[in-house]
Amino acid sequence: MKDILDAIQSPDSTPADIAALPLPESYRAITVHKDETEMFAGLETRDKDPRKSIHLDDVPVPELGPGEALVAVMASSVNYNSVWTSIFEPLSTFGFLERYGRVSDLAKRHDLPYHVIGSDLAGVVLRTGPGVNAWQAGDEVVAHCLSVELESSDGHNDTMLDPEQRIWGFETNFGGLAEIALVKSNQLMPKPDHLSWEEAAAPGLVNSTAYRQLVSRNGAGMKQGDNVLIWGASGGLGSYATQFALAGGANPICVVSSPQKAEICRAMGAEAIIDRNAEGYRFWKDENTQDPKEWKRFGKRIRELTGGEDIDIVFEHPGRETFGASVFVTRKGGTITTCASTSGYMHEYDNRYLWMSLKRIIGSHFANYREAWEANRLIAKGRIHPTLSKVYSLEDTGQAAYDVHRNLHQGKVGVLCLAPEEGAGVRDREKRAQHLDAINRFRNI
Ligand SMILES: C/C=C/C(=O)SCCNC(=O)CCNC(=O)[C@H](O)C(C)(C)COP(=O)(O)OP(=O)(O)OC[C@H]1O[C@@H](n2cnc3c(N)ncnc32)[C@H](O)[C@@H]1OP(=O)(O)O
Ligand SMILES: NC(=O)C1=CN([C@@H]2O[C@H](COP(=O)(O)OP(=O)(O)OC[C@H]3O[C@@H](n4cnc5c(N)ncnc54)[C@H](OP(=O)(O)O)[C@@H]3O)[C@@H](O)[C@H]2O)C=CC1
Repeated sequence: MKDILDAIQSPDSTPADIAALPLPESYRAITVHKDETEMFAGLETRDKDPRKSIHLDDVPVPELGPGEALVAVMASSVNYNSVWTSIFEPLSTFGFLERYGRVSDLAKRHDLPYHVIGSDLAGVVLRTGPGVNAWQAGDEVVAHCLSVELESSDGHNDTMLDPEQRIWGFETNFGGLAEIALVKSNQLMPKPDHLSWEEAAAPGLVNSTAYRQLVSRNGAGMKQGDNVLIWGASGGLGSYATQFALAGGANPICVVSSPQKAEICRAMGAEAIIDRNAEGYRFWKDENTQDPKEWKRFGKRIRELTGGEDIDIVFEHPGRETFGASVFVTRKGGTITTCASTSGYMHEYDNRYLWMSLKRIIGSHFANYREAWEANRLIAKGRIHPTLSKVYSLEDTGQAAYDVHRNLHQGKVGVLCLAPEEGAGVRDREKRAQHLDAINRFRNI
C-alpha cells in the first residue's frame, strides 16, 4: 500500500506508473461481521453502539470483473446507511449480500462473512476491468453509490428503477471506508479539482440524493420562489437541500435543533429558521397519538416566517416523528418528498389533508447516474459546497459513526483512508481560493 500511496502523492507519476504498480494481497477496511448480527438484540436503537460492531480488518483484494474498477481510496465519509449497517437495523445487511450473491457467479464475491461498508470515496483508479474505456489507472475520481445490472428494460429510462438496483457499500460489499474499493466503472465521476480528498469524498451520497429528491423532475422539481421546508437543515442531506434551495431561487425554511445549527443555516444564507428544540414541538402526545394542535402551531410559525404562505415542498427524512406535521403544513397542491424514516418507518398522517388539498407524496431514493453526475458537476463548479465538519482516521470510524447515530455531528463527517493528513489532493488553488469560506463553513464547529 505504501508504494501505491507514494505513487499517488508523487507529482511525477504517470498513468502508466500507477497501472504498473502491483496490487497488494490485502488492504485495511472497515467491516461488520456476520457472526455479530445479534450482538445488540434486546437493546433500544439509541443504545446500539457502532463502536462495538465496527471493525478495522485486513481483507483480501477482490477479483476485478468486467466493467469494474479498483480504486485506491484516499478519503471517504460516514453516511447514515453505515449507521444502519452497524446497528443491524432495520435488517442485517448480510441478507442483501446473500441475495446479491445469488445473481451471478461474479456477484457471489460479495457474499462474505464480513461486509466492507461505506458509500462514498475520493481516490485514484488503480485497475479497470475488461470493457472499461472511459476511465484508466491514475484518474482522480469520486464514486457515487448506485450499483445496477441494467439487464432488465425497467431501468433504462431511470436507472434507479432497475430491479437489481443496489447501494454500493450497503447492499454490496467492498465499500469506500477502506484503503481499496471495488466499484462499477459507471459509478466513477471526476474528482472536483479545487477540493482536498476528504472534502471531495463528503458530498457524494447526500448531495446526489438531495438533488434528485428536491431538484430533479423525478423528485419534487423545485422551482424559483418555492417555500421548501427542510428537516435537519444542517445535517447530511439537509445541508445540501438548503444549498440547492438557495442556489435555485427558492425559500428554504430550515428546521434544526440548536442555536449553533441555526447559525450554520444562517451562514449558508438561509433566513427562515426554526429551532424545533427551543420551540418545543411535540407532534406526538404519546407513542400512538399525534397532536394536530402542534401541527397547527408549527404551521403558524411557518406562516410567520414566510409572510403568510404555506409550504410548496417538504424535504422529508425524519419519518414517523414529523410526517403528520409535514403533510399538514404543505400547501394545496404541494409535495412531500421523502427518502427515509430515521425516527420510524410506519408513518401516520391525516389523509383528509392530503386528498382534499390535492397534495402529493413522492418516494425518492439516491439518484440515477445522470442526477449524480449533475450534482457532482455543481460541486466541481463551486456552486454547491461540501459541508465537512470533522475528519476522523480510518481507525476511529466507529466513533465517527457513533457521533452520527447520536446526532452529535454537523453536516458531514469525513474519514481519511490512505491520505495521511487532511488538505491533500487540491489541484486548482485559484478556484479553491474563490470559495474558501464556503468550503470551510462547517469545519470544526
Ligand atoms: C443511499 C442511501 C440510502 C439510505 O440510507 S436508505 C436508509 C437505509 N435503508 C433502509 O432502511 C432500507 C432497508 N431495506 C429494507 O428494509 C428492505 O430491503 C425493504 C423493506 C426495502 C424490502 O424488503 P424485501 O426483502 O425486498 O421485501 P420483503 O419484505 O422480504 O418482501 C418481499 C416478498 O414480497 C413479495 N412481493 C413484493 N411485492 C409484492 C406485491 N406487489 N404483491 C405480492 N407480493 C409481493 C416478493 O415477491 C417477496 O416474496 P418472497 O418472500 O416469497 O420472495
Ligand atoms: N434514500 C436515500 O437515498 C437516502 C436516505 N438517507 C437517510 O436519510 C436519513 C438522514 O440522513 P442524513 O441527513 O445523512 O443524516 P444526518 O443525521 O446527518 O441528518 C439528519 C438530521 O435530521 C434531523 N433529525 C433527526 N431526527 C429527527 C427527528 N426525530 N425529528 C426531526 N428532525 C430530526 C437532525 O437535525 P436536527 O437535530 O438539527 O433537527 C439531523 O441532523 C437517514 O435515515 C439516512 O439513512 C440518507 C441519504 C440517502
